Amino acid sequence: MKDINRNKKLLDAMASGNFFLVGLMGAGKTTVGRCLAKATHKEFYDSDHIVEARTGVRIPTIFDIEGEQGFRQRETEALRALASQRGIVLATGGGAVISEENRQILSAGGYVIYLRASPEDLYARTKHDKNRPLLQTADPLARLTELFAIRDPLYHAVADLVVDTSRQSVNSLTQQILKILNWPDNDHCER
Ligand SMILES: Nc1ncnc2c1ncn2[C@@H]1O[C@H](COP(=O)(O)OP(=O)(O)O)[C@@H](O)[C@H]1O
Ligand SMILES: O=C(O)C1=C[C@@H](OP(=O)(O)O)[C@@H](O)[C@H](O)C1
Ligand SMILES: [Mg+2]
Repeated sequence: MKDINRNKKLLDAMASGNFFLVGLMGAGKTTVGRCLAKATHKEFYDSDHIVEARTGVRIPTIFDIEGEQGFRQRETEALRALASQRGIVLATGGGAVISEENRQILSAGGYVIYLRASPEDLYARTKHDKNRPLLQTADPLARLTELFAIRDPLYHAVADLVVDTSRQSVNSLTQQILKILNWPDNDHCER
């Protein structure tokens, strides 16, 4: 039953529906998502960018003023609005799977791809970035390891497809995803 639903979701996503990318900070949701959207001729959205555009400030400022809880509320509103669209590739924020409500929104609205990476790879990709409030700690690798333990099962629970992103460039990862999906034309993403 699960496989039949998954195939139905994939066919719908490939026609005029949606692909959603989930995974931890640094998994490549934003960069791979942009590439995948180009290659599939779909519109690219990032829920973090929508939250920032609607709020008028960057994510660290939202965390400072409203706390993580305030950000999560805004994130859920953005996800609900985005998932009701058609023909999009959506990069979610790493914490989008924490709430059951969000997982249902994602699961019902599109084909969900989990970009999986080790905490070490995630750390290497995010260590110079200051825009991820959850990683502004004395030991970001330990934080990523903790978050991986909590969230990996949640990403798996919502995912229709899991892709290992270690030792792969963004372009080859996008090509690999297109191949797994049997995407008919092999459009490249010029990055
Ligand atoms: N597969 C990959 N290999 C190497 N670097 C990557 C890969 N995926 C993403 N990156 C790099 O890691 C950083 C974080 O990527 P990003 O797309 O912002 O992740 P996310 O949106 O999942 O947090 C960016 O500098 C990006 O270019
Ligand atoms: O993992 C998280 O809880 C978060 C991930 C971030 O997005 P990226 O996964 O794109 O970095 C952003 O939504 C926010 O800083 C919280
Ligand atoms: Mg991102």
